[in-house]
Amino acid sequence: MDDDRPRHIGESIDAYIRTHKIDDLFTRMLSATLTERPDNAREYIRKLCSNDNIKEENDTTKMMKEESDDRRKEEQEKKEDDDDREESEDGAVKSKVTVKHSDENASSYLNETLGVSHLFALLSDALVENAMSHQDPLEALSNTILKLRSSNVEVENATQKTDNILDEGTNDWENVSIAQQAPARVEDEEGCRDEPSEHEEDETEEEEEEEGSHENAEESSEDDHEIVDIVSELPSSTSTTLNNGQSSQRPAFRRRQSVSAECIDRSQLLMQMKENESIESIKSLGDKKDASHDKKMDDTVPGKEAKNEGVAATEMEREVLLKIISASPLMSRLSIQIQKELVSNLRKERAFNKGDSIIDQGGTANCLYILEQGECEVFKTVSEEEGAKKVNVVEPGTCFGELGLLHDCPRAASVICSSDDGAVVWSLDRSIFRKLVMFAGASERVD
Ligand SMILES: Nc1ncnc2c1ncn2[C@@H]1O[C@@H]2COP(=O)(O)O[C@H]2[C@H]1O
Repeated sequence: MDDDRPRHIGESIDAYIRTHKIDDLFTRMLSATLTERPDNAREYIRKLCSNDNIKEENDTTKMMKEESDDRRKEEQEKKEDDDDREESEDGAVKSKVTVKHSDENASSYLNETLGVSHLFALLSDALVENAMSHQDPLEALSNTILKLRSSNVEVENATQKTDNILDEGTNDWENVSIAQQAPARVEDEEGCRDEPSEHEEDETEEEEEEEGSHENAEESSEDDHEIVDIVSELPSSTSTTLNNGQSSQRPAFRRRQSVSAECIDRSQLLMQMKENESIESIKSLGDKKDASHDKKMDDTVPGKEAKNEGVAATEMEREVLLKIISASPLMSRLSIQIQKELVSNLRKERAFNKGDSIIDQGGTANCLYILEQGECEVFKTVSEEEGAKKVNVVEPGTCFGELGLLHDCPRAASVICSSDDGAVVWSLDRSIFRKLVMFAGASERVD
């Protein structure tokens, strides 16, 4: 790496979440909001965030905790068990929001009055965006809500959308967790995508079917339904944005402003790579690249993505891949079953030689990649004048190409094989990624 950036974007987001205790912050925000049930929840949350007394992280959590403590005590007295609190890894008591099915007021407040999943999805997004610039999370939340108020996104619209999503089962809002809603909702807001493709509609139907069976299985188990454990979902279910120092100028809810939607001029990239002296045999980039591969990898028309058609992993390869996945910040939180499911869906890409492009900046994101062997360099073109700059190195055992899938946006950078011995790369089809990592991952936990 030629700069101080973290090796993997997910690491930085994870670190931000840990440092700022984002999970506590969110849980308490939700607890306080549920407790107070203010008429204007957005304004209420914004005030919580911008109150000078709670600028300090500790004070924040204290205040939010105090606000919800009284109410929680009452609830706890009524409850026989004590499972709305649990010990977190560092020994601190972490609150969880637990609402019974019978609490219809809370249900309707969350879903109809507040559209809470929508709001929290937006807030999660904003926080993850800020993770890369290490801004104060409270400020980021406050700004997001301010932008929300001044943007065209109206509360009514948000609420309406929540209602639509909830149409299928009004009180069954456990299934409307933030993580599950975030991608679809935010895309709607941004107009980032048009109507879902036929393929995606199929996907949605399948997901609904799956949710249905999931519901049945759960009906018989517990009365209490945990609403959200929001931030444990953040790394895998919310969007990430690269920091290019422009975040403060972004219009509300526009992600990845810095990412060019156009494909980058390959000759320019080659020139820059020469200058960087990072890859010698770069001729192959432009000329040798296999056209069918191009088609398969990244240059497909949005919404009409190709399937990855490589070879499935052997038993031995599966073991290696499972280890990689279970160590990946993006996927380590998924249950072992899902991780195995992911592995069985991985396909080995053709061998890449030094100088081969695996991802082209600006291309359509069709796959998540895992680098099993070799090394790749990440090049990013921010402006034509400056050309492509090496911004990162992908090492064996890491995933890349997740940003385009999480955001449903063009590739943020080009990824080029840079090791003399070439690279062994596995790919996971976008639709599987969405189903297993973004959606299924929302309700799964590591066992
Ligand atoms: N600094 C970086 N900027 C952009 N992309 C990066 C960076 N470091 C690693 N990458 C990876 O490069 C990938 C390019 O495609 P994606 O935008 O889908 O996802 C991106 C990340 O996985």
